[in-house]
Amino acid sequence: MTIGVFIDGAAGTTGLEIADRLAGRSEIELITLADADRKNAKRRAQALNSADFVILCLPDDAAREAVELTTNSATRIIDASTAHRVADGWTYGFAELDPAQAAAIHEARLVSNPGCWPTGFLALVRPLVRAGLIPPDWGLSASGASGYSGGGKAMIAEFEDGTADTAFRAYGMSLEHKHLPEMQKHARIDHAPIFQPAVARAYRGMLIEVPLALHALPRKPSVQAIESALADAYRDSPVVHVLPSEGVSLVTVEEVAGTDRMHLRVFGNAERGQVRLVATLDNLGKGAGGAAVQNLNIMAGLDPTAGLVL
Ligand SMILES: NC(=O)C1=CN([C@@H]2O[C@H](COP(=O)(O)OP(=O)(O)OC[C@H]3O[C@@H](n4cnc5c(N)ncnc54)[C@H](OP(=O)(O)O)[C@@H]3O)[C@@H](O)[C@H]2O)C=CC1
Ligand SMILES: CC(=O)N[C@@H](CCC(=O)OP(=O)(O)O)C(=O)O
Repeated sequence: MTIGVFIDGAAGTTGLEIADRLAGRSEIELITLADADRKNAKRRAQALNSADFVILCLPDDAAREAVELTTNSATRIIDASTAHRVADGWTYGFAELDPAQAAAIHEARLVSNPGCWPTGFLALVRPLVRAGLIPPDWGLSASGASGYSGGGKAMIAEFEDGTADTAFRAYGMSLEHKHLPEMQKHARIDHAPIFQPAVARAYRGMLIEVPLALHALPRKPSVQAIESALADAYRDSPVVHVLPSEGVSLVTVEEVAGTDRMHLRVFGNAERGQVRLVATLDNLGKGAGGAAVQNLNIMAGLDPTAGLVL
């Protein structure tokens, strides 16, 4: 049996990545629109309502419109945009976030694909909150650098046509980044982190880090306790790997670029009672397209890693 999949926004950066991962899979039939029709609401509605699964790779407003256009209650939706990540009625599509999350995704009709920055932040923080090592009211911060494809076609053009004349730039200076509600809600913390994102002159890949003053935390956990909590959380995951930090003195934005893996490491100094939690992923892999394909597999009851680059 084949399943019909329509990617709305298939000509965009994320849509193309997902189409690449689905190409050649005999169990999937891609429903496509001619280039002239890809923004025609009537044609999109026909495709949306004829598909078993729809993957929205659109700006937020167009994603909301696509959900309204989908009147067939049998059509299941994965939204890669920010529009529904904290919305009622949507299941958060991060299979590794909690032991029961993959089962919830399997059952869901509406799944929101996580943001790229939240994917790294939540992978590092959620298990430590769950284990009681970080109290929910703790003041957290997160920093990092993303490849410029994270900004879609517009930012790719900016970096490739010479408009962005920089190797590295910080942004999010209003402390109001669009991913903050998602980070707060799904980490189950009381306050959004102080978030310091940057974009680097690399096409794809990203690095996110969260510093922790262990000596100040109520339970004063050891470096080993932090590492063990993360290792336990992802022990069986083929996608998220907790790696040793011993002997590692540099981590690059490109570390897992071109793959759908995520690497987590705990760099600690026991004498100082400090750690740097570091995640690397590909903004277009586990940060977008890889996660969407993983969610499709899980929803459809297929091998969860089919089509992924691991
Ligand atoms: N890039 C990334 O790393 C990540 C992106 N995402 C999310 O995925 C979504 C898509 O992002 P991205 O692929 O980067 O963006 P792009 O700008 O590269 O692609 C968006 C695509 O949507 C098309 N589009 C816009 N409006 C409509 C409409 N009304 N009907 C049909 N198609 C439309 C655009 O058309 P046109 O080609 O004509 O402009 C474009 O092809 C966004 O919500 C983004 O936040 C999520 C995680 C990471
Ligand atoms: C480098 C860059 O600008 N990255 C984007 C995030 C990527 C993205 O499109 O966000 P979603 O994951 O929510 O879709 C940003 O910080 O707004």
